[in-house]
Amino acid sequence: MSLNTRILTLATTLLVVAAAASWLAYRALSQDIIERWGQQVAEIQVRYDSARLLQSLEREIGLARQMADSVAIQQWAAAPDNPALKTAAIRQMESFRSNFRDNTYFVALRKNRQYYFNNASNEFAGQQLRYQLDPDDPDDAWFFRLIDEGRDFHLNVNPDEALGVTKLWIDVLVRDDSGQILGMVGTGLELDRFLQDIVDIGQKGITTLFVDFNGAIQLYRDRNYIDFASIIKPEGQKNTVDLLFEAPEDQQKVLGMLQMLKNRGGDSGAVASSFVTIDGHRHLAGVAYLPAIGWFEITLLDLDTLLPVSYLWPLVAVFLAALLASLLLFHGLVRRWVLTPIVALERAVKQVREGNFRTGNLPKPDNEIGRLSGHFEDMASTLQASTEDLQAQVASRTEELHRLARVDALTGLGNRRALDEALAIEIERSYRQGSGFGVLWMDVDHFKAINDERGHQTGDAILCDVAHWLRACLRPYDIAGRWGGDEFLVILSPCDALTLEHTAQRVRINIEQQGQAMTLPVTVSIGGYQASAEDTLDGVLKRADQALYRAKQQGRNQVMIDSGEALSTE
Ligand SMILES: Nc1nc2c(ncn2[C@@H]2O[C@H](COP(=O)(O)OP(=O)(O)OP(=O)(O)O)[C@@H](O)[C@H]2O)c(=O)[nH]1
Repeated sequence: MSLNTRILTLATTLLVVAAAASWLAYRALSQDIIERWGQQVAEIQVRYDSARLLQSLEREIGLARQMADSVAIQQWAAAPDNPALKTAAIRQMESFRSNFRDNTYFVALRKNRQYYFNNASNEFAGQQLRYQLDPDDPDDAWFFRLIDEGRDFHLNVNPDEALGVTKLWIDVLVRDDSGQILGMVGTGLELDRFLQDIVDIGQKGITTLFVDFNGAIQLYRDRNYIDFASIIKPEGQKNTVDLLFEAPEDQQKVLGMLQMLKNRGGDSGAVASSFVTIDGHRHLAGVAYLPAIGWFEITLLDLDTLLPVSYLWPLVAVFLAALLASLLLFHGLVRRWVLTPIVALERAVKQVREGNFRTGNLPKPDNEIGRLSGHFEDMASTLQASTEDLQAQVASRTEELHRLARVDALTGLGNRRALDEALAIEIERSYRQGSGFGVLWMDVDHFKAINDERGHQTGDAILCDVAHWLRACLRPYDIAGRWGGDEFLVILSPCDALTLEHTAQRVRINIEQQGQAMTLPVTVSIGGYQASAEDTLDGVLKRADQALYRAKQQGRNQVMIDSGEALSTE
């Protein structure tokens, strides 16, 4: 696997690992943030909702208490059959009616069990007595229960079948100076409007409900859950708050919070919160106890709606983009600083290995690899210089060897190989150009005797002299060589029969004279042949050799020329 692939794989693995770790950390952190935030929001919300309810009820409760404290009403309640007291009381009641928010009041007298009521449209003016309370009628049981329990103040959500209304009733006991209960007064707030104003306020993801001291649901957006007239219901038949939660542990949690706040009594501002699940969604349930009305306020925050995890996705996207950009940058830098120089260096090494020293300009980052590339370039140029030097030396030696291989070591003339090559070239040229050339074959006369008489070394010296004298008689471009032993060959080109013969004679005479000058009995016999374009190498040599033979036959120190036609002798 290449370094590039390895680095990419490593960087990608790091990216995936970092992304996975970050995702897990993000999940845990975002969950933690949501929980902390949610808890605070739940507590703020629950206080806010509680304050809203209390603010809206405070005045009504105060008015109801004032009504219960009304002397006129108390006197009448103590003597309900007194028409004058009744008239005064009703006047008083009507004045309270105009002050209550819903312009509604009720008065229930303990003594004669009469129930008085009037509404905003003053529907029952002069007929405020609506009905008689019956202790055996379950619809009236609330009245007798509250008196039995002696609860001075009570909030009750209850439909009044006789009046055809469903209201949030504010019930306040009327007592005389001795504390004797004379009856009950209060007002009723129209339930639907109240729910709309206080409970079902349309904040997405936030649900508000109110439960009484026993956990029975009193105000909730879904009327089906409201525990109407819960005061008269036995325990176990009430619509309690735990019905909203599917999981038993959530039910326990919420009931536990109610109990805990109950135990802390009127500790105002005490709030509890906990996570619960409703319809498969995680909610934060915030609970506050409202000692003023003896109810609990419960706020349910749907975290998925209020703070969906998707809100934080841009954060994840930015993180991943930054991670990816870092990876690309990392890869880009590694590529620039390491990979590209290494690949270039590898290519250069390969080139040098193949004998190409022109490595070009290698990238040289300012690091170890850059320095390595620099050293490599220096090494390549040194190697190139030494290789070129070596090649030059080899060429020169080869040329020298080539030359030496074609030189006769004794005489310095060309040797048999040089003559062979020269003859072959001449035959080729002659054939190509259609022109002939001349060949002289020369042999020293009685050389064996010279050797024998004067010694081999003198023989060698004579051979050298003969070569020298021969060369002196030739044109610069004529080729002379030692064929072997005491035999010499001369190639004359261009040449004709006459020139051939003259040259042969000149050579023969010069050698004879030079020998005489040195008191050496040195003569040579020469056979010449004027070759034509059609002649072969063997043919030329054979004809020259035959001519030489004839020269020897003629008594030596002779020239015999074979002009290709007739032989001439001298
Ligand atoms: N000193 C010396 N002698 C050589 C060399 N090469 C050959 N010879 C001798 O040269 C002689 C050549 O003799 P031949 O050409 O056969 O006969 P010749 O005595 O010259 O008689 P003809 O050629 O018939 O006149 C031999 O005795 C060889 O040993 C050499 O390099 N140096």
